[in-house]
Amino acid sequence: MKLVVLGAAGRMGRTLVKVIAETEGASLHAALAREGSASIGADAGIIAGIGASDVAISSDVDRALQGADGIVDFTAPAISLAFAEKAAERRLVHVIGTTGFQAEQDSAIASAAKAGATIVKSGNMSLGVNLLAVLVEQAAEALGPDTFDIEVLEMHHRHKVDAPSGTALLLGAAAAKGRGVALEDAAVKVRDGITGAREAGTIGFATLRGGSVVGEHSVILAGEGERINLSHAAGDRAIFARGAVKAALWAGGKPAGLYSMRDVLGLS
Ligand SMILES: NC(=O)C1=CN([C@@H]2O[C@H](COP(=O)(O)OP(=O)(O)OC[C@H]3O[C@@H](n4cnc5c(N)ncnc54)[C@H](OP(=O)(O)O)[C@@H]3O)[C@@H](O)[C@H]2O)C=CC1
Ligand SMILES: O=C(O)C1=N[C@H](C(=O)O)C[C@H](O)C1
Repeated sequence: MKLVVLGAAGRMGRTLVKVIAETEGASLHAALAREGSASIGADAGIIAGIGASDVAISSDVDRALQGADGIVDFTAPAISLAFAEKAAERRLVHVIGTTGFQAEQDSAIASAAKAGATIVKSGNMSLGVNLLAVLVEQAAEALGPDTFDIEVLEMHHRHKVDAPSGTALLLGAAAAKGRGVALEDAAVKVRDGITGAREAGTIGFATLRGGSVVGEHSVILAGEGERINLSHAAGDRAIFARGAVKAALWAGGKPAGLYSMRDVLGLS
């Protein structure tokens, strides 16, 4: 499967170039970066630290997409949206790992999937987090809002620009599903000042940022006299890149539509 990596000089872009080189059935077709980026013209493999790949990083989108089977995209919401529309026009696979979408951007991505793109989108592409989401859903269903409160805690590196993380929202959505409510109605994303006592049934979020932390998430179910912690710690960005490349291979040949990592991993 011939893959185009977006944001090829970014943290995830570099990791993807490396993982694609290690994955049977996947090849690096093109590597894109923002126009004017210092990485333009450099070999994507050299930038990724794996030696020459013979693919130069470019900003020529039309040329990159010519002959490609899929796009793997960990960039920024506006970029992912623009590429979802291109994927729809060209009937391509589009794996979206980008986080931080507004609700209307999510709707536009769903429209691109209806218009012809085969999109796999997830706030976390790792096997571990997607399994954790299944466990959170089960726990939330079993432990009702009158006896257990749910809080989602996350920590990431100092460069992260969105909050709560895509994973925290994914885990919050799993908890909400388990409780039979919509996350938009239950979420408390910020607390400051005299907040009043905790409202039963809400799902709280707490965000920490610092250093080089790849990604740590805990869902805490707190009851009277007991507490359950369901946690995941990412030690290496390769877990996300491997999941994304697996998703691209899985999506090749699937009908257009919007899929999740739970679909890819058979955890739905
Ligand atoms: N779903 C998952 O499993 C995971 C998701 N992520 C998400 O992936 C995204 C990227 O993370 P990360 O790799 O750490 O971030 P980086 O900032 O390291 O990389 C982002 C890349 O996207 C490029 N980019 C950003 N804006 C534009 C633009 N307007 N035009 C073209 N290129 C652009 C950047 O280019 P430039 O440097 O020139 O700005 C950069 O190369 C984030 O949303 C993050 O939350 C991260 C890890 C796992
Ligand atoms: O920005 C990151 O780094 C990560 N982003 C994703 C998120 O927002 O949850 C996934 C992972 O935790 C790393």
